Amino acid sequence: MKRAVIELSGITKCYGQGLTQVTAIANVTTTLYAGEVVALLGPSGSGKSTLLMIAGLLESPTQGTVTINGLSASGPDAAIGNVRDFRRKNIGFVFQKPNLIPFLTAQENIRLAMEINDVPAPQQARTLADLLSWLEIEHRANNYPGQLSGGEQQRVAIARALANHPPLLLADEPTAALDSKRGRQVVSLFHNIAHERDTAVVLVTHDHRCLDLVDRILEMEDGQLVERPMNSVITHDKRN
Ligand SMILES: Nc1ncnc2c1ncn2[C@@H]1O[C@H](COP(=O)(O)OP(=O)(O)OP(=O)(O)O)[C@@H](O)[C@H]1O
Repeated sequence: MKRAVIELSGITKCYGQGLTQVTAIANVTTTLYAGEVVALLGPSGSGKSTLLMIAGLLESPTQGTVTINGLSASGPDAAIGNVRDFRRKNIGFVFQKPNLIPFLTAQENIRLAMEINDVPAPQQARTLADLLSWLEIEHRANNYPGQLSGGEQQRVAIARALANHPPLLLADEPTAALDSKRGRQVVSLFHNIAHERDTAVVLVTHDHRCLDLVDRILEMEDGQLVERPMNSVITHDKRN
């Protein structure tokens, strides 16, 4: 049976007030499940990043509720306690820019995420070895970000996002700075993360060439969320 990881119910987000008010998200309700990659499409300004920020508990909705792993994040039924702690342990983020700390090596960048969560050293070592191997970056473990290619940096950022085994991974245009081959490798990695680690992955993207690697497609249109059939968008030539 499908297990809900995040439930968004009646989410509305307005910015500003009066005549300058913008409704970025209008009454969005959806559920994302463990083990699936969901692509979030939509034109610029349609509300994708805002929805991702709300799902990641980085922004509060003007109306509506966010429930993660059955725990309500806000309102009178709020059950998650300290939002910052909860976010660190349960939600991984990957952005367009890897945002690695330049004076830490690849493995130190990944370890830092676990140190902040007080993960015991032996467990840190095991997770680190597992992630470096799984993401095929062992040979780059002692390199600094400036010594890595864009694709390698993004894999380190993905490893860092996964270091605390979050049930939810949110990625905002993670392939935008990569060429199409590397972009496809990253989306393929998200596919494996969802399917092998039972993670719910949300991927905001403008790149229609990787959509054959996702499980569901949602599209924002002027703040409204629409589910698209998988065969409704033109996908990539799989030879590339
Ligand atoms: N902090 C803010 N203050 C005011 N308006 C905002 C703010 N953040 C977003 N908006 C507005 O909300 C709407 C949705 O923005 P959002 O960034 O979510 O869109 P998007 O689909 O992610 O766009 P893009 O693809 O260009 O990144 C836009 O009209 C934007 O101008």
